[in-house]
Amino acid sequence: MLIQRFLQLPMFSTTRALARLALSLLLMVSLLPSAWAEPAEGVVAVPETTVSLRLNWFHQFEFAGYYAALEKGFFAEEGLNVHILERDPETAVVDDVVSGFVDFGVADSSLIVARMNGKPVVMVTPIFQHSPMVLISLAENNILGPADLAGKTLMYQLDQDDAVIAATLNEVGLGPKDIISVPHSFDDWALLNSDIVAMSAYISNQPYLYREKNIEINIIDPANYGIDFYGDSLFTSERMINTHPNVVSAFQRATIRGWGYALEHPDEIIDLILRKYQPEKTREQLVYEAKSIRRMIQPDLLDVGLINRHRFDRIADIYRERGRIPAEADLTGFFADDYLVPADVHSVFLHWIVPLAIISMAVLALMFVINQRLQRIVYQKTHDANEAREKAERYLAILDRHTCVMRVDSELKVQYISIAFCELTGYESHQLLGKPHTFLMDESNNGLKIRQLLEATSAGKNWQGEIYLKQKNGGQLVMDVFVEPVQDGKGKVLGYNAVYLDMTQKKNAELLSITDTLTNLYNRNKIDALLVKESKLVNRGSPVFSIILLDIDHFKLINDQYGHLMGDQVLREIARCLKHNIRETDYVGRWGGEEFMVICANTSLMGAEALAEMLRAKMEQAEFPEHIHATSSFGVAEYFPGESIDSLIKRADEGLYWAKNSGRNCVRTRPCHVGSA
Ligand SMILES: Nc1nc2c(ncn2[C@@H]2O[C@H](COP(=O)(O)OP(=O)(O)OP(=O)(O)O)[C@@H](O)[C@H]2O)c(=O)[nH]1
Repeated sequence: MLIQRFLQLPMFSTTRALARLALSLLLMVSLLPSAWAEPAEGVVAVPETTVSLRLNWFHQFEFAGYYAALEKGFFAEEGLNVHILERDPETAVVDDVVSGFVDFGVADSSLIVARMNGKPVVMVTPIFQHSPMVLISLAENNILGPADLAGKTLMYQLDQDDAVIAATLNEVGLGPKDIISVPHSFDDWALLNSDIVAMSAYISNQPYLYREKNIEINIIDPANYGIDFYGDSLFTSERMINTHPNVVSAFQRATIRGWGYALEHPDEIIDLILRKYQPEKTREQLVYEAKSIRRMIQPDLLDVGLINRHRFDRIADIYRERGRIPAEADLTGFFADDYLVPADVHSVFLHWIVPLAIISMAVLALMFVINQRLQRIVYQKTHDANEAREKAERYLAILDRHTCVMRVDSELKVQYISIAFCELTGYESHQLLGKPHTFLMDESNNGLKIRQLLEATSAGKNWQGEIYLKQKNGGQLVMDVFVEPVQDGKGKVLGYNAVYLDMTQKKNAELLSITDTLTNLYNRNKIDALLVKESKLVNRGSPVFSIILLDIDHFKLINDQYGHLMGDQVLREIARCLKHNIRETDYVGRWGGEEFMVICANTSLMGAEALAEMLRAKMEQAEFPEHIHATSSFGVAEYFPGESIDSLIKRADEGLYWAKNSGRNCVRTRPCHVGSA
């Protein structure tokens, strides 16, 4: 599923094709074990190739391994349908194989002679590590050793037995001319039926035949004279191994397996021989032969089929010394292993190297595909990152030009300041970098507010508020500032980022809308709004407030006598006097013409009357230009919860009217209660 998803990702068509190739290879690999596994024990595959094997004698235990391989299905498991043919006395086994009449043959070390004399035979595997061939003679002939054969008639197989016999005779100084040789008649009883004195025989069976009949024989064993040749070996032709190496290899494996089985289960194979191959033999004969054969093969010491090329060289030397092979001939091309991949190597190759190679190719292909994909991803990510960085840089440049930003370090010294901020304050950035953040603060800032700012940010909290900055040219800026601490992973404050919004123009516009331009006090609109606000507070439970309405006495005369400009001046002086003598929480504004109103927050009638009296006295004592003497009359009223603003003003106005009528320059309060207005 993962791989499928991977393939569904967008990629170049070549990489997709490679991925599919890799998957195909992996699929092949996943199928390999079943295709190449050895057939399971006991499982018989359908025979595919029919081959024949020519024995070098008649059916007996000497060929037990081949019978076992056939009977137990070892040949069949290798895909071989094998016909086992007995020795034909009319033909030579080597000739049968070389001519292609049969595919495989059994022969002893005489194969070397055949090969070195130009016959294209190939040793597939030796079976008998030692030759069972001996010379036997009737005991009555008193042949005790090879030397006793001088001048005697000896029967043996030409081209097959003569090397062993000649080598043995040679050991005692006898040459070919010192004996009389006759061809082998293949008659086990030739010692009795002919004039020969001695004959070649297999120690594995023929001496037993004579002893079974209580006929005393003597045995000359070449091994006792240092002649130790290989015995029965499986061989084939060069043509066969070149055209069907797999068949030869399969035959070799099945044969070795069959011999292993036969040596482990001799009784079973003896039964088989008696049942299928040689009913004339007796069990005892075969048992005797089986034991002899075991000594020839030596399975307890050596693996069946073990080959020692030096021994073959030694055998070749002996043949060469006897003049049976050309002096320059060698054993090149004689050994099947030189043509075949050894079974174990073959197996390893099939089972491990090929799958591993395919897996490696698949992995490499996948890695290539993944690498391509990763390269594309990396390229895309890098491209995206560059684009994002460029975009961010563009945005930052815009922000830098249009936004007032300042960064200070943990010691509150300026680390960075935007171009826009510099332009607004009128400073160059180098004039601000490294300076304390207070450098730009205007003295008019509320000290409490600045403390709150520092407390909040040093505690790692954000802060937002309005502060005043001073410009290089002395101007004042009203700024909305948002301050955010910069912290490390453990919460330690490393500095602060502050974003400023210039509110100066807005503030000025707002101020203008609520200010009386002549006196700089609040105008009538603002006073109206403040009255509404204060009345709402009282109606929600806050303490009462009171108002003072005052009117300059005979102001018309001042205008008339000193002119309007001087009148304006008097108005400004009175405004200043009012502003300086009220509380911070009080409001004062120009109510109209020469009338002013003071809103006394949190103040009862009594307090307001006292303030009015104080203001009256201050004005009376005030010195105006041109020694003008100006007084004012005051009307005072306290707001009652639920009362309308108009009612409140009317009561104050009535107080003022009463003060005017009382001779002016005095304070009056209309003596009435709520509801009587
Ligand atoms: N210079 C100047 N005079 C103003 C302004 N507003 C109103 N006045 C003058 O204030 C005078 C008010 O006169 P009146 O209403 O008769 O009152 P008064 O002369 O003060 O007399 P009483 O109030 O009765 O004491 C008028 O002459 C107005 O022209 C102003 O902004 N500047």
